[in-house]
Amino acid sequence: MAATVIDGKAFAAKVRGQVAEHVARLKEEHGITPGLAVVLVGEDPASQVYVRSKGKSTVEVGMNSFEHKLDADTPEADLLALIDQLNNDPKVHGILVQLPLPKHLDEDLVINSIAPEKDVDGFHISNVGLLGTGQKSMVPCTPLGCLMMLREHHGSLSGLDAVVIGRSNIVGKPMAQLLLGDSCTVTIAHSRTKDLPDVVRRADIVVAAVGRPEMVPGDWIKEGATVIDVGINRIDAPEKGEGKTRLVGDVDYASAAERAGAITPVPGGVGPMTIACLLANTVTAACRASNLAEPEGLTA
Ligand SMILES: Nc1nc2c(c(=O)[nH]1)N[C@@H](CN(C=O)c1ccc(C(=O)N[C@@H](CCC(=O)O)C(=O)O)cc1)CN2
Repeated sequence: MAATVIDGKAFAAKVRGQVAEHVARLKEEHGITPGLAVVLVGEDPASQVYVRSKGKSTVEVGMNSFEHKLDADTPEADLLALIDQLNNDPKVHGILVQLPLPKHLDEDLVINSIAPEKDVDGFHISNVGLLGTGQKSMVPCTPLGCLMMLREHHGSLSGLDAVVIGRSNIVGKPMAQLLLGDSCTVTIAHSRTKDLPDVVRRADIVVAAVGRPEMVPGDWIKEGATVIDVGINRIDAPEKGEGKTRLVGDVDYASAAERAGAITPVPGGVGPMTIACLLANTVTAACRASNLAEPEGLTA
């Protein structure tokens, strides 16, 4: 049976609609306009696209967008001074430093200098610890988007076998914590995992986040499993013409879709949810800053 395609683009549009409604209420009832500051260091072309898209989406849902573009050779002290200024700016409820940073900058130091309550990426060590201990935190956007799609598709995730392939701090680890929080039985698999195909074959939920194009073939997927493909890999596509490329996930979509019950495509799956969840986290941060009720369904 053909898998249900989980349409991340449509889901993200729905989340953005909910965020816009909440922003309108915050403005009308409390005179608060949530604000998101995005900091880009350098000229990485993909990062420029993502930052532009974040700014546009922020404005579209009615929030204030503050963009800070710094030269690639910006000294660390200058970046930290900017973050300090944003930490102390009451108009800024969320701060995001676009990754990756140029090599001379210490990513951990920079991220941990963001005030945890404004860390809408959920990467600050305090938020990592809060999530890991099941306490209220800012939740990383990509895993939050995956969780929302899984909840929408399954209803309850309780008791399901989930495997997360990849152990990054940004996706794999927080994803595993979120699935555990929803009472899944969770395995984190990685490059050293023995018998990876068998581990994946047991899973009701497969989240692939390794960054290796089409690494997971369809015959690893249990019949009826839900497959969430976090990978966004650009590969050569000579069939489209000389020098052309295309995006693929970490899962071989065609063969996996023959066995899965549901699957996210690439592009148009997890990717769009990342920015939608960033907006959701910014509204959450604005609500928390004023001790107001948080938007329902937009947090973990
Ligand atoms: N500070 C952060 N940096 C980075 C993050 C992050 O969450 N916080 N994630 C990624 C990049 N990213 C957002 O920043 C991001 C990546 C991909 C997409 C997306 O919608 N992808 C599309 C395809 C886009 C294309 O055509 O190239 C899709 O999957 O459909 C959105 C956001 C690294 N840095």
